Amino acid sequence: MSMLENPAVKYRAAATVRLPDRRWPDAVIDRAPIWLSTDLRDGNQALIEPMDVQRKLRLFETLVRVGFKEIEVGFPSASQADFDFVRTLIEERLIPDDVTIQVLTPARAHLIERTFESVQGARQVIVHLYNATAPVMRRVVLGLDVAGIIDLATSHARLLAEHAARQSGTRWTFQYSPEMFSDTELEVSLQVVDAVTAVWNARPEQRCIINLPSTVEHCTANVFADMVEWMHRHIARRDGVVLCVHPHNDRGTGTAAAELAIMAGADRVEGCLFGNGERTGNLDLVNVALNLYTQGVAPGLDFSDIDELRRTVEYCNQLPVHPRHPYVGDLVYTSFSGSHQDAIKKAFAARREGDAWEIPYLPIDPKDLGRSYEAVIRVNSQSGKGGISYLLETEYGLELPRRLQIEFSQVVQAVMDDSGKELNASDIWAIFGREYGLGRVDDAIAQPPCITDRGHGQVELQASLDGAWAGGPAPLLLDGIGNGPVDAFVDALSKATGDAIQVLDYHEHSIGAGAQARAAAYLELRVGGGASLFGVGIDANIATASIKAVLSGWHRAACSPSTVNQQDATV
Ligand SMILES: CC(=O)SCCNC(=O)CCNC(=O)[C@H](O)C(C)(C)COP(=O)(O)OP(=O)(O)OC[C@H]1O[C@@H](n2cnc3c(N)ncnc32)[C@H](O)[C@@H]1OP(=O)(O)O
Ligand SMILES: CC(C)C(=O)C(=O)O
Repeated sequence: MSMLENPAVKYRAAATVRLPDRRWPDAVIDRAPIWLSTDLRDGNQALIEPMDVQRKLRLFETLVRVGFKEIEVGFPSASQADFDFVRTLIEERLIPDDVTIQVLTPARAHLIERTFESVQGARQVIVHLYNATAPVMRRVVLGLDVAGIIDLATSHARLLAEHAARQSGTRWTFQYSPEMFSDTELEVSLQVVDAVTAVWNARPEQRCIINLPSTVEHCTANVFADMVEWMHRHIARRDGVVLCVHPHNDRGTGTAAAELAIMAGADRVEGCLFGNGERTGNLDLVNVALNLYTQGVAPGLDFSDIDELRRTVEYCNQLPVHPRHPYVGDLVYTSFSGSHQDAIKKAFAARREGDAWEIPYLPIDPKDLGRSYEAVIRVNSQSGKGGISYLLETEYGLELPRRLQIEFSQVVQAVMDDSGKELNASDIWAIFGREYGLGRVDDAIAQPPCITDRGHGQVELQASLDGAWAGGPAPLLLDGIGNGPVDAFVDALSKATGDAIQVLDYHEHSIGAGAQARAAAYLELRVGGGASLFGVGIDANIATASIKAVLSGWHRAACSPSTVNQQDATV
């Protein structure tokens, strides 16, 4: 069996909705919906190994800390473990006053009874009743027609009200889900829902929740939005109803479906952290909340330490979160490619305190979620000068001039071509030190330069270089005159070696501040009529840093011609 040439013989397109005056396309989400976490119920029922009480408690506490005010804590009639967990929350007074727990029950009398038993003594509870309404479920699973489905829903809605009346110490909210709403004819969903809200006498002082699940996501997000808007406009007792959606992610568009549903009139959304849940998962609540945040809308949920949250979720679910997962994956703030790195580096440099966030390739400031900028740029064979120099700048304080960035990126590229491996900041620093002889030039100056003022803006510089370093047995004595120490040193080195050295460009800056500050000097040289190349010197003294830079460049020209600039034509 393989894929069909004509899938239409097997699969039907989802029905569309006649809604020519649909309003949701023009809506803008300007406030957060009510959030319901179903991690401990829908998320839990999808796990290979459902959470034990200790894991459930840890996740419950985490959800409370993040800021969820409504949390579906289980399906208490499903198992003793679920029942006991709900009892633990209540008996050990673990539910904060401003948090409401929700429990799910199917429309079956003995399971409803057990559900109410599980929440005895709770301050406030949402009891969530569901039954399937879709044609296939009516036909194949329940053997009921539409009237039978309405009767099933209303008779059990009534049971909820009766149980609640017997447990009057609790503040009750009722919720009803026509399960598989997205596969149910809209008129049927409407009839069932209206019948249920009539039983519950839904009104503004006693609102109930009507939850519209895309139990299995079968249609595009715009069609789901049409369905939600249609319900929003047609349901009876709308002001007594909190309209909720419960998207799944079978088509990979759960987030889009939720966002468009909010635009279409939904007041509340149900989902799980990082999209855990049945099959491809429930709606990812973090994704929707942070999408709002990046539009300037406060989500009312706090993800300031998103990595810690991920670790907790991974521990509780015993499932990993993908490295590319929106907002939280290990790699989502990382650019490997050169042009992206270049733009990020320039945008960070241009950014001023208080500016609106406008960093290319970074839709959110990682620091808002407790991430550092460390991982923003990582260097591999797809990277360019921007990323390499960004790492040297952020980790080692070096601000390489543009032409040096270009020169050095070719050195790094050659290493990468050999190894094919990613290089981290310390690898790049080691290559930089080796290429520009940062340690070696420190040993080269056998006798520190002696500088004498000769008047008329001229100085004389005398020094001696270590013989082995200069390529001969004896120390190389230097004596030169110039209009400053660098000029005099270049003159001295040119005379002693016979290489005409020309300084083409000069940059310097300090690294750090106070007593620990050092100077970095970058000199672009031409040695003996060859191609231009850079020398780099770092020292506590700016004149010494420049002299080291001359030595670095001269030594590179003399000893490693392969690194001499080959990109003159491309700069
Ligand atoms: C889309 C969702 O996520 S809905 C939530 C789904 N979550 C879960 O199912 C997790 C917890 N569930 C469970 O642990 C179990 O299913 C239980 C304990 C609730 C029920 O277990 P069982 O009584 O063995 O039933 P089972 O799991 O086989 O469920 C199917 C039965 O329920 C019946 N059923 C389902 N909904 C209804 C309903 N509203 N009214 C009457 N019967 C129903 C089905 O027709 C089927 O009956 P059958 O065995 O006579 O054919
Ligand atoms: C019970 C309902 C809300 C559900 O989980 C679903 O339809 O996915």
